[in-house]
Amino acid sequence: MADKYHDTVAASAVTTDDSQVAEAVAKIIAEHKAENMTPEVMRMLFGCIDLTTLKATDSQQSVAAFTERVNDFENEHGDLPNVAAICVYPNFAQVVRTVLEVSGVNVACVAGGFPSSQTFPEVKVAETALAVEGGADEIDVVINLGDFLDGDWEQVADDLDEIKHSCRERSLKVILETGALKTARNIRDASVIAMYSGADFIKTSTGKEYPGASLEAAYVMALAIKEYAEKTGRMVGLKVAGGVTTADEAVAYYTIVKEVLGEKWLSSEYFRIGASRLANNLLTEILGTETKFF
Ligand SMILES: O=C[C@H](O)COP(=O)(O)O
Repeated sequence: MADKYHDTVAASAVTTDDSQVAEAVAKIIAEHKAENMTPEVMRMLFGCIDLTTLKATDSQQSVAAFTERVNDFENEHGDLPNVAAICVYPNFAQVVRTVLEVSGVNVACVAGGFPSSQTFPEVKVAETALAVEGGADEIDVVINLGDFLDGDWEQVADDLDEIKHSCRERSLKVILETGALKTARNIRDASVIAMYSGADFIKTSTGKEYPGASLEAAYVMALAIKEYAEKTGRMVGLKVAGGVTTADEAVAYYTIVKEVLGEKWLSSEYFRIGASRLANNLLTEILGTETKFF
């Protein structure tokens, strides 16, 4: 299909060979992960967490209590960085915004028909706008996977373009749902489309129906981000999410980002881990004692 997105994707030199990707990831992890298993790296990773609650049972009260823990964290662990953001469903933007007392922690909301993107474009735009109005600093949306897999990339891009517009100046994180895309080719192609459609971050997964983040997906996305930065001069961030639970896993993702993208990407401005279970495990490693703070 000839359109500008197919031409742009065709110009990408990022590998689409799954075995090459697997080999490269295994090599990076074998050679570099051990050196990153340090308290300093884990502190930095804690500050890159999008502390997430995306449950059907979330309520005004539970989300307020969740946010209070982030306020408390500052008082009880002032020597550690706080999490980067609190990530909630869009109807809770205002609760988090109202309860949140600490500076430097953003309000992130999933929107755009999360986690399937299967709704009307008007609904996606309206949901995004309402989350922004409620106080969201960051919006996480999924690409329309059906359109993507059909090859209708213009439609995928148009959708994102409209959502980006309704984000206004807020940060847009575009979720590729790499567990559904499966191949390096699909992940590379979706990364390129998302970035050329204005994504500020590309994110692996929703943490819902499909397999979550993988090192291989993160590697391909990091390569695409690097190529895009070289071509356009714009740094897009990487967010890994979905099933990232242990300190060991978090350090493995850090290692991929460090080796592919370098130090410039190693801060919460360009690297996030979206996780509902990681924070306590990282704290346990950092503090050297079993910790259940959140
Ligand atoms: O966007 C964040 C993910 O939904 C979190 O997934 P998780 O609950 O597996 O950590």
